[in-house]
Amino acid sequence: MDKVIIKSTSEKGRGVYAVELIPEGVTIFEEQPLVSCQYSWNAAYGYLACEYCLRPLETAERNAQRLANNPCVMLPRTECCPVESNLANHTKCVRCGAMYCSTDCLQEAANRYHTAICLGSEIQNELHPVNVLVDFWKKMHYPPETCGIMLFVKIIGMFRQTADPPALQDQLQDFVHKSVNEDLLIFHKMLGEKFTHQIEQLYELFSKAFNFESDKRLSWLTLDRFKSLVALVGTNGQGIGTSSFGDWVKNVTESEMSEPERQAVDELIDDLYTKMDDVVGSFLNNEGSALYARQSKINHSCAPNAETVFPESNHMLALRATRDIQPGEEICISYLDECNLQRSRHSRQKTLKEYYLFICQCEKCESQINDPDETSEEEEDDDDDDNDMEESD
Ligand SMILES: C[S@@+](CC[C@H](N)C(=O)[O-])C[C@H]1O[C@@H](n2cnc3c(N)ncnc32)[C@H](O)[C@@H]1O
Repeated sequence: MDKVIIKSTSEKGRGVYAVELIPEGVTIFEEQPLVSCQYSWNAAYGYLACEYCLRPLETAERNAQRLANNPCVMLPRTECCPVESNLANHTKCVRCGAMYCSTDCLQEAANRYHTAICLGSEIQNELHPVNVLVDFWKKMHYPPETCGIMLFVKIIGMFRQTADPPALQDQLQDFVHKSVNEDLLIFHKMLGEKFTHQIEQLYELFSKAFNFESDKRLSWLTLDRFKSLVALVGTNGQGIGTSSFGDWVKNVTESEMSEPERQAVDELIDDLYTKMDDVVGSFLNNEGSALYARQSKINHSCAPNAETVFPESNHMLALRATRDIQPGEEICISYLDECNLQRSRHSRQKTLKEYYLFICQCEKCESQINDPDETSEEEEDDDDDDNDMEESD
């Protein structure tokens, strides 16, 4: 039986509520996405992930060599790397070479969207309209990316392949929508202000690449509907990060070993993370984004009682209780990172308004309603850094 139900309130719209006591640490639900993809820059920089589920395809050792820019790196305890034991199952699309972690993923992608969008040998042709489109996107959206263009390409593939287009439309309509004005603000956040007007050009490129006018299954996708789709993904897209080195570190840390071996492994890990920091900074993971029907109904709280995790190191999401949750209580995650979450009410509200376009009405914010409008010191420091950077530009 489900541990949760969805209910609506006038303050926050739909939300997810517990129907039974959910103890701390328990998985509330697991969910596969409607669609997921790796970011285009991430793939271009050589991060190897399953085209369907984003599971890493590089062994932890190879991953560490690449990220530390040192082909001599050797990792002990290779059995702690889940990719090693799965290498024999890796497979490719015979037409375009897209890589998958298993025939199940290859088959699932082919059944859902890949057959309709596979470029075959044209994948290498820079002038192919789909490659032009991806390139245009990459120029609009340098890393760190917040949205994957391939999500839209895959959604188009789904419309071309589905036996029931209205049902797919309904699935998309079920994600929370914004007004036209808010759409514009979302484009600013997603693309940067100077690129907002290029949304029309992006539409033209999509229309050309996939023949919107002549394809009956896509003719509904007018410019306005395309803009709504982009805004929908901007509002509901969930970031995903997977890493074979990260998985190896987790498994090796949990393994039993002698004190001297533990010390050597810990030193190696510290050393590698330091080198990776020099070479790739914070870009350690195979990164991408996905749309989750159920998870996208979860509201934000500045005192959350649940968190989103990816326990299988692929796009399968799990919602986990971070404390005991009572029957009837709303289940909330934090849309803010740990650092922003610790700031004053004023600072938290400002960030949520700016990046998520809503005024937070969580219990913590309501209880601090009489707090003075003080900006957190950390935020002032960040603002000062931003100003310094702008001045030196
Ligand atoms: C991902 S959706 C969550 C589900 C949404 N309430 C719905 O009806 O589908 C995010 C939106 O929910 C609303 N929301 C989420 N957390 C909120 C909060 N703490 N206070 C007010 N509104 C909130 C905002 O409108 C926000 O843009």
